[in-house]
Amino acid sequence: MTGKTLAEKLLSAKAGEDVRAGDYIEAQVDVAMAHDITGPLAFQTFEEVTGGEGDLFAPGRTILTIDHHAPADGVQAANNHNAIREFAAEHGAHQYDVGDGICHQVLIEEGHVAPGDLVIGADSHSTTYGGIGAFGTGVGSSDLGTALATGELWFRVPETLRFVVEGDLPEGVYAKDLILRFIGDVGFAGCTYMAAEYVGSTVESLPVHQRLVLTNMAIEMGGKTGLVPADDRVARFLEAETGQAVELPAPEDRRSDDDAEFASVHEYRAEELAPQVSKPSNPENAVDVGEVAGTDVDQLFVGTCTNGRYEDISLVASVLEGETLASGTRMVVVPASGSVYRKLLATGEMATLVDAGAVVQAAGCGPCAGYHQGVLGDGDVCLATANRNFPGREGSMESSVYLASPATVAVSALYGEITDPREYDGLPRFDDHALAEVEA
Ligand SMILES: CC(C)[C@H](C(=O)O)[C@@H](O)C(=O)O
Ligand code: SF4
Repeated sequence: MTGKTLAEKLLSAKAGEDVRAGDYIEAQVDVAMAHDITGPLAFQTFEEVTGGEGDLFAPGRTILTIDHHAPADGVQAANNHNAIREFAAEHGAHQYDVGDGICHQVLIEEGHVAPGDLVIGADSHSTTYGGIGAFGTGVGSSDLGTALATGELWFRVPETLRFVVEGDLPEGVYAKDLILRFIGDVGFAGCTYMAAEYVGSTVESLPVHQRLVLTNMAIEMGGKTGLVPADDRVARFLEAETGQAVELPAPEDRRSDDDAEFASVHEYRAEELAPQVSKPSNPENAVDVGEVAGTDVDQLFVGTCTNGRYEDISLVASVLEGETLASGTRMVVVPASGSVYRKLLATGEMATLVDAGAVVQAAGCGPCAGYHQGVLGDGDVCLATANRNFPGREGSMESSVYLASPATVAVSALYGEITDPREYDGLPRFDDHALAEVEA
């Protein structure tokens, strides 16, 4: 028998038996999440399954957020928000409200997810939790509703597609560039129903907030989950964020065995990578930034569960310090959480952004899925730190969205056109802010 992949190990632990890729299993769920769009439908299923009188499998591990249309942008959204609040109050679920931020960011910051957990979320970017070594995956509202009652869900154990990156990332190249390149190479459906596992010295050296970028976008190549092996850095990061001690799974349970079987292995040298931009209208359209440099941009969008963290926005503020946006452009900044928002206020970086001409909005999803707070019109071109650029994603079917790192978006804002971030001298390197604060 060959060794096991990390995905097989994580799911074996939750199935209570030795499982392998291709097996169908019933697994114990640790954390379940739904938000203001998917929650109300999940509640209906929950009521049907329980006959209207059942309890949540684990109220403290059922997390409900209000983030997609927050603050409410219409009556329907407002009613959905009330449905979230009422369900949470009635059943004792853990609930976050307007301004608290995007589900995936909040669950990690607030310590709801630990390495080794099985997390299901009624949102496709629930793959994000693999950045701290949990098995996170998106499920539909009805699966979520059923699991809220039973605490269990069936899975097909996924094969693993492995990305190995060795070496030091050059200046101007970040995790976002890595993941856009990966998606470009394997294609939009290249990882369908598989686990995307990211390893190698480059990945090991990434701060946790950057690892989350890799796992967040696993779904953009069809991934069932995205995984970065948890290490001490994850434990220290979570302790710094939450103030609570974190126990990591045993070392052999945190990584794939050397003789595990992978569906395929893709190897990269970090030094060879250039900043990437995904052209409209698919994340798989990744090219070196040079190929699209000079493209005029109307709107710059900094935010989302991919790149709306403190470190991302702080980098943008450092580039915009004492500058103004190029004329004819507008910038929308949406912090991923209330805690990110408050950090930016406390450091003065919020003022830097506003002085440069950016509009900073309440924490949440913002215009990411085209609902509000910066929707695009016909012909508009947006350069975004987001994860999706499908036709009409941020508004009009006649608009276009290019995806890039916060550094590329920030430097492009100075010129009003897509610009190679390496043209800017002294781009900051990323570090874990919370960790740096604690360990300073
Ligand atoms: C609204 C929600 C179901 C959706 C998702 O699951 O991804 C949204 O978050 C998105 O990014 O398009
Ligand atoms: S920020 Fe965008 S991608 Fe992330 S959960 Fe919200 S709408 Fe979906």
